[in-house]
Amino acid sequence: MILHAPVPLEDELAAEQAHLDASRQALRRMRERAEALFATGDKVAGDAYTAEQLGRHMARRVAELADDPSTPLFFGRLDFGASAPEAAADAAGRPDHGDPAGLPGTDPAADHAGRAYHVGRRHVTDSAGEPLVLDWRAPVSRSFYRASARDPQGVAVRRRFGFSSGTLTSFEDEHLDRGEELGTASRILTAEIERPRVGPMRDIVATIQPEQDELVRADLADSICVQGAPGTGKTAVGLHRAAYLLYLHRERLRRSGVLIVGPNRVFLSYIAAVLPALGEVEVAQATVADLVGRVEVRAVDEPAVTALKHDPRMAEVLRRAVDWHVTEPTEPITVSDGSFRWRIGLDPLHRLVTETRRERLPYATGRDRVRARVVGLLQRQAEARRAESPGDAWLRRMGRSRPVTDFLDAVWPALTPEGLVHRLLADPELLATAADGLLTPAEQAALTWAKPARTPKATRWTAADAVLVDEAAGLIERPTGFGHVVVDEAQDLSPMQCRAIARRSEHGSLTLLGDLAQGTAPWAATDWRETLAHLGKPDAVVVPLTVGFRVPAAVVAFANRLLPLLAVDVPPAVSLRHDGTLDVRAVTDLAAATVAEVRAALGHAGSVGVIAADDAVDELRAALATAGVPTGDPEDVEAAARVTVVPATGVKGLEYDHVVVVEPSAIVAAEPRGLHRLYVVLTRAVSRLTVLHTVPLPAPLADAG
Ligand SMILES: Nc1ncnc2c1ncn2[C@@H]1O[C@H](COP(=O)(O)OP(=O)(O)OP(=O)(O)O)[C@@H](O)[C@H]1O
Repeated sequence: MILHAPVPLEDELAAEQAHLDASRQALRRMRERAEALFATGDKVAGDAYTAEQLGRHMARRVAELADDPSTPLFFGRLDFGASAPEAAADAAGRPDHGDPAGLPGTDPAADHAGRAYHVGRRHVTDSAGEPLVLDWRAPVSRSFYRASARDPQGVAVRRRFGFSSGTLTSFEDEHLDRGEELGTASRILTAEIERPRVGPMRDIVATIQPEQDELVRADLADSICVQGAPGTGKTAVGLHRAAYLLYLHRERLRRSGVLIVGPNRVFLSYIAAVLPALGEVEVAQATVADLVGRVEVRAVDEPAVTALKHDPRMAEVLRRAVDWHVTEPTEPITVSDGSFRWRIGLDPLHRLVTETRRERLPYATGRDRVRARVVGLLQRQAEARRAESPGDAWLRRMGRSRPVTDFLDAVWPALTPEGLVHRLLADPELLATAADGLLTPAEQAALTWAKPARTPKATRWTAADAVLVDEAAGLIERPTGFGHVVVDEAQDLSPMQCRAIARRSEHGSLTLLGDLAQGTAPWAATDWRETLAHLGKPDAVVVPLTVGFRVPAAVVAFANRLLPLLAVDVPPAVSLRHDGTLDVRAVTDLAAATVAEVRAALGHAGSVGVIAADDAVDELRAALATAGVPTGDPEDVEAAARVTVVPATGVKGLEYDHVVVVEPSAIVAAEPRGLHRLYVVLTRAVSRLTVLHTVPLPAPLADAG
């Protein structure tokens, strides 16, 4: 498109709407074409395997081309000036897959001077292959997020569109070439941030801020750790980085996979729609419990035992317990193949075991290696005697022969992760050997089961046991890893959970997102360096995010009164929101006051979250039900109910337009890191926060009142 001469605003908006309609039609055509190919794919594929692969590829392509009628296909436009130099010459950040031919931004030499591009959620091309909408991740789109009056990157005008139900309603121009720049004063950005929240989390592609964009577009090779106060967009950044990396390294990451790790199922369902909305339909999501889910969890440990099992010393205890199973050979091997008897003496067997030990392979691989080496020695003897090499069948038979297997079972017995942990926690002698100098006798006693189950299968495992079994699995087998892992709420990971993630990202990179002030686990991090070391990425950069997009300034100021008590060193956030209200009220009847408050809140648009100490939740739900106010299940983010009663321990990462916090002191008293929990709870509000209490507020908040 060539730059237009000035035209009346309504005509301009109508022209943009026409461009949107044309883009929608073109996307429909692209999808229909993909669907047609999908339908005929099995006829053109030569064999069943190819047909299946092709089918999967086509199904994915069709899903990627889905159109969400409630959001426009583009949200911005870049008009390059008559001479647009460096934005185009950006060879870095080009995708590793074939983009539709001729798309600007894929050709570093392309000249953007005098051209205009619409920037949206995905590439849309017309039937001639000309771009109607550019993907926000394309190199040239970067200027949409980064160009400024000081560094216009060749952009003359940046346009942002306002929309309602998928129709364009307004636009806002910044003439960067004339030194005009709105920054966070943009009306459209403000409207997006202040938009009432209902249902699951949405993408932020239209309004990614420069400091966020820098993280989103960080190299695949770089592991980064984002420390950000509540609502600074950490989750959003992590998800958009996943989408960006998938665009840029599609083939590589499709093979190795991208994984998002979140604190719980509710959180994962809250964020689940973001990546599909960006056309990314193949990203795995899991809680840490899912990752280490080899055994079914059916019991709970005492808190002190849980803490011990999550202690990094347990990694060394398990390593020693695995090593302990390898013993020195005591007998030579004598084996017959029917024609001859072969013998391997103790010396070569010693050498072979020592050598294999030194290689520090996963235990099961080591066992295979020892077997292969024994067979190798037999093979050499056979070659020397018969002057010809024995065949594969002979080698296999010898490898599986009784004497060889007996030897292996004696010096390098087969182990399962469950079997190892079962034995360690059931057998005080093995534990004493493995934990010598690492765990005190009292700690060992605390770990040992009073009444162990007879078998691993019959064991009632705890969540912490599952982490130990996963660690054991890492020592015994080699787990498959991911090309990139995004970990949210990372401040709550225990050292042993970090190791579980490290095993899955050993050959890939990490995006770690968290806030030390929101650490509520007993082992919560106080220093990102330690967490990063346990994750195997000690050199990752720690980048702060400080601009808050969720919590209004008055609410941030209230919550920040807790910060000095949280014993962490984090940069305070500044809120972009100067609207919003804070209402702190002493009441006599909590249930009645909550019902009244929720009723009042329903007079506004958006979601209402009632947050209370876990043991108070049922009563509040019942009170609301009796008063005829329907409440939804926190797990069901798509549900129509606008009111949710959420236990304090389940709100991490979530947000509601209006939050009613019931009895803060009870939330604090409920757990050792109760003040950190309260800080999380107070920072969930998008527009309005009401605090109801019958007993005095925790000290720093009472001062505020
Ligand atoms: N650039 C942006 N434009 C518009 N909205 C944004 C932007 N960045 C973040 N937001 C919005 O701000 C809210 C908070 O973002 P997000 O949940 O990612 O923050 P967080 O740092 O992970 O918060 P917490 O620490 O509480 O988990 C979300 O509604 C998100 O969509």
